[in-house]
Amino acid sequence: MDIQKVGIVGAGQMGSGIAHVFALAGYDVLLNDISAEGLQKAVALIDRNIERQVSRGKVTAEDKAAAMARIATTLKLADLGQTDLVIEAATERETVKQAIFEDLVPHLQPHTILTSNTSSISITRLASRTDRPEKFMGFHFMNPVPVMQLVELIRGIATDGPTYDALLAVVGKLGKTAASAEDFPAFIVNRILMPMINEAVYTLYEGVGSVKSIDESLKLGANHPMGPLELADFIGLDTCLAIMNVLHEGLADTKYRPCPLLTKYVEAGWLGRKTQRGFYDYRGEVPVPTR
Ligand SMILES: CC(=O)CC(=O)SCCNC(=O)CCNC(=O)[C@H](O)C(C)(C)COP(=O)(O)OP(=O)(O)OC[C@H]1O[C@@H](n2cnc3c(N)ncnc32)[C@H](O)[C@@H]1OP(=O)(O)O
Ligand SMILES: NC(=O)C1=CN([C@@H]2O[C@H](COP(=O)(O)OP(=O)(O)OC[C@H]3O[C@@H](n4cnc5c(N)ncnc54)[C@H](OP(=O)(O)O)[C@@H]3O)[C@@H](O)[C@H]2O)C=CC1
Repeated sequence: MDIQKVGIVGAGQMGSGIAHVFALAGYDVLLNDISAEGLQKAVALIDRNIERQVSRGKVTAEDKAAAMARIATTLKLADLGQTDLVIEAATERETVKQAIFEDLVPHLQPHTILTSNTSSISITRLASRTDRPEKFMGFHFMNPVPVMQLVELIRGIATDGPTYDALLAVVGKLGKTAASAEDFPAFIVNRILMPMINEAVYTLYEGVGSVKSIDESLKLGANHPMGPLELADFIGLDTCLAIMNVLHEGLADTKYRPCPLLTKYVEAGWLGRKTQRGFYDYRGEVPVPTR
């Protein structure tokens, strides 16, 4: 199947990163969000990130100009009806995602493949609420999208072979590597990564270490590029908590119980980098641990 036009729903950190890599790979991108300001910020962020690639000699100025010209934005979900592939990358809440698919489906062409960048939610359940479960898949990019090599491909119970093959070809065109995961809560990467992050929050909650000592321990003692609390702030603490809740409810095992301290940070609106405060305070020149 020939995919040329790609619609992206949600212009947050993931939606903007996905738009970035698709535009550079030659796809026409239509980016949708509920906020005009969010769309403006996303385009400015993509521009800055591609400019950095230009300054490091990884992308030419001509390729950057062509990529930016391929990105259009819209506040109307219905405009995505003309695309060949839709990637939903809105907030990690099932009700939000279901409402988006419900509004979008009547506008889609019959051939359009529908995907979600969800970190954890059942692909089979999301697909079952659309008119095309056989053309529905989990299409899970990693953060930061322009840098991370992996894309998880998750088939729902009804996903057909041509849909999987089409997305595998797209991953190849993006120059990334696909890993196939079965449709169980949080798939592969987050099934393993998120309990580690949650355990780091428990380690902090129980006073075993401070934010600084926990992050330094994993960076210097296990060669992780970021400490687990720094990484949680980078991902977004609301997203981390949502993923833990999906694991806890979906696998019905207390080992996935979200740490009460993680819940407290989310309740405070301290969601990490995106709100300037989480396990670190980012409002000054250098991040300062909040505990
Ligand atoms: C929650 C989910 O559902 C799934 C997930 O995504 S889980 C999260 C997975 N991601 C990770 O685990 C990331 C862990 N962190 C890292 O790998 C690294 O810290 C990092 C790649 C983010 C930054 O690396 P670093 O060496 O500290 O920084 P730096 O040298 O500044 O950056 C390396 C490159 O990444 C680029 N980069 C860094 N942050 C970026 C961003 N937010 N957007 C775009 N590009 C970025 C830099 O421009 C640089 O590019 P070049 O190689 O072309 O120079
Ligand atoms: N953060 C990460 O590291 C990763 C996240 N993901 C997944 O990607 C998805 C997005 O995450 P992320 O980009 O981090 O989250 P962000 O909070 O950065 O962005 C979410 C965006 O979706 C917008 N949005 C909310 N509701 C709607 C809607 N109804 N229609 C259109 N846009 C909407 C939000 O707007 P507003 O701000 O106005 O509410 C915001 O711009 C989630 O499913 C997450 O689990 C996957 C891989 C990694």
